[in-house]
Amino acid sequence: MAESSGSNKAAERIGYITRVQSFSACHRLHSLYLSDEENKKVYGKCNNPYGHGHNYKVEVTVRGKIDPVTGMVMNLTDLKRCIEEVIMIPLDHKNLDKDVPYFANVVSTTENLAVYIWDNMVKDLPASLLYEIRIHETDKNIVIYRGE
Ligand SMILES: Nc1nc2c(c(=O)[nH]1)N=C([C@H](O)[C@H](O)COP(=O)(O)OP(=O)(O)OP(=O)(O)O)CN2
Ligand SMILES: [Zn+2]
Repeated sequence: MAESSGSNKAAERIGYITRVQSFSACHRLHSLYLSDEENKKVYGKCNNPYGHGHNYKVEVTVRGKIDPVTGMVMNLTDLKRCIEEVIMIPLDHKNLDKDVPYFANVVSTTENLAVYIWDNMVKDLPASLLYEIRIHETDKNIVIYRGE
């Protein structure tokens, strides 16, 4: 097998790994900063006071050096644990607006859900590894957040 050429110090290789996790939750798009009329106008059917549900699919991507000893950017088993803590336990089978304090006064759009997941995941992962949160709210609606 051909040996890779180069100095005896192996070049640093950067990898991206992604774990996918689905969860179900309901919500209502309603802003506290708009009147009821304005909410109906802005959010339409999604402002229905009884809410609606989604089977969200989240893709969590981390970026980092491929460890020359373990061959891993990070252990996907550790990422799985982090996803369980940050996504499944607080969000799965919940009403985002009523069960998740963060959304008491933040509209539960998919953009804000991605920010919520990012802010909580970045605290739980090794520094600067988190690269992207990608959320499929429906088959047609996808939101990407990279911490900007
Ligand atoms: N910028 C955003 N716009 C909308 C969001 C959002 O999170 N960010 N969310 C919604 C609603 O939650 C809604 O449930 C999703 O829209 P919906 O019309 O139900 O889903 P589709 O677009 O996939 O439906 P189709 O009718 O099949 O196109 C709305 N807007
Ligand atoms: Zn919705």
